[in-house]
Amino acid sequence: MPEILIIDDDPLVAETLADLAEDMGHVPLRAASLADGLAHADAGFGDVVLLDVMMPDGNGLEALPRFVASPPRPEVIIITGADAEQSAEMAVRNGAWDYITKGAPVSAIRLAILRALEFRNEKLARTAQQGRPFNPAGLVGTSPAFMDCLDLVAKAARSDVPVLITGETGTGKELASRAIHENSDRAGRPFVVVDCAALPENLAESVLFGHVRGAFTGADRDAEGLIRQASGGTLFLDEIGELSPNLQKTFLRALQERRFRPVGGRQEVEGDFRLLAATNRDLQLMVRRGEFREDLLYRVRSMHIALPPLRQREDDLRPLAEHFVHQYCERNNLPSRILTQELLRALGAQHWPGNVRELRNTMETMIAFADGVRTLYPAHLPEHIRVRHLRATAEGMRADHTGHMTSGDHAEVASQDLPLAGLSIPTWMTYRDVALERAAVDYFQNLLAYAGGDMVKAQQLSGLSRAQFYRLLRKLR
Ligand SMILES: Nc1ncnc2c1ncn2[C@@H]1O[C@H](COP(=O)(O)OP(=O)(O)OP(=O)(O)O)[C@@H](O)[C@H]1O
Repeated sequence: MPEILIIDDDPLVAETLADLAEDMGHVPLRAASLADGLAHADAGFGDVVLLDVMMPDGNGLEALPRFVASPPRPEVIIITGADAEQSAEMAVRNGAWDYITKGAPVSAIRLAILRALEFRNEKLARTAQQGRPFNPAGLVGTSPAFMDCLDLVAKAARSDVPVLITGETGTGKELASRAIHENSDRAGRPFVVVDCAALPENLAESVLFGHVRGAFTGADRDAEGLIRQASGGTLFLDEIGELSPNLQKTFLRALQERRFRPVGGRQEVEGDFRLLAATNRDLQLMVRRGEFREDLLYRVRSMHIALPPLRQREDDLRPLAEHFVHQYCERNNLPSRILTQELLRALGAQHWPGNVRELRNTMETMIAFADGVRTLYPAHLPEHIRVRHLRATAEGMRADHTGHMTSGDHAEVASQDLPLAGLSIPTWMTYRDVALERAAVDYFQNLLAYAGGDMVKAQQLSGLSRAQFYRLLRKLR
């Protein structure tokens, strides 16, 4: 029976919708908060989600991408007040199936649910024809660049060819490899990770191919090796660019012949594994420099997935940040947190050299340090990121002030002048801390420019003691 997840904090509305769903022969489930609703969706409940916009713990439209990406991939119908129609239309463009204004006749709601389920059935039938549905296996993101990569991951899962996944550190290469494995015919069999950068030179062959008893001093029994452990499953070579020339040669042979000889062994053994490899290095360049075998590169790159850095997929920031916050709170039994627009803007202004891993650490650090605080502002960001952000904002504003402004720009700058301007009002202490920090960044930039980089002169001009001066400078840097 189709499942209808009703997310509305108004008990009367929720009950009416639940009665209607039941009346239509569906299974209703009610949630009075976004957090509860997401927990149900993440647990796999819901063919259709009826989602209210104004919820006690946040805005339903902002949570929309997480519902759309949740495991049942439900059709979401937004339930909105008459004055929010415009944003609901926007939501439909962003993946919601439909929207209904509050107070619409029951027949209109019935029709919307009916149509959503018809559409869903067709969609599922189409997917079934193409094979089993794709499980994103923890991969979160909605940007076009990321969706293209997901398509490739799904395609890779339907085949058994070697795949090379490239991308900067922390872009999700290992996670994508796991998703390929989980969605492939080899799911349920081992997924074995080999960190090529950590293979000890003298033992690398035995770690990979195994050894027989007595093959070398200390080999007091047979060892299987990682390749045999991956038998029937997937072998993931992480940092493949770090394989030594010797191992590249031996491994290429194992890959071509599907057979190899354990160290000290007389007989060859069979290796039935699917190869996935990842690197953040430019293997083509390494080939030109003679550091990587060309024949091995062609072997492992039957298919290539290039994961873009986080700074090139702006649309992923919000769902990822919310995903990590939700995951962390759930794991630590904490109430969920609300991310303010100002915080999301501050996250969007970062360069993220450590990509998704850095974002994850940032969100977790924020929750851990903003002890018990339910609403997160830029002031809760780890210090080094906050200073980077304040500096960028200050630079942006300086550029605005020196550039040519139209009268419209003045209003824009005036609102940006408030470091925490946005949808919600921060506490005075938070506002004051951020404003003070920004003033300090500004002051020090001007001071150092005035002193021509002469630190002694700058310290004297500042009127601060040497210790205070350098402490503050270190903090701002
Ligand atoms: N699209 C994503 N959705 C959810 N989590 C992600 C995503 N991409 C990366 N992560 C998370 O970011 C962290 C780093 O991911 P992963 O280890 O897969 O990156 P990597 O590219 O293999 O990094 P490295 O090159 O440093 O080994 C992990 O905690 C992973 O769960």
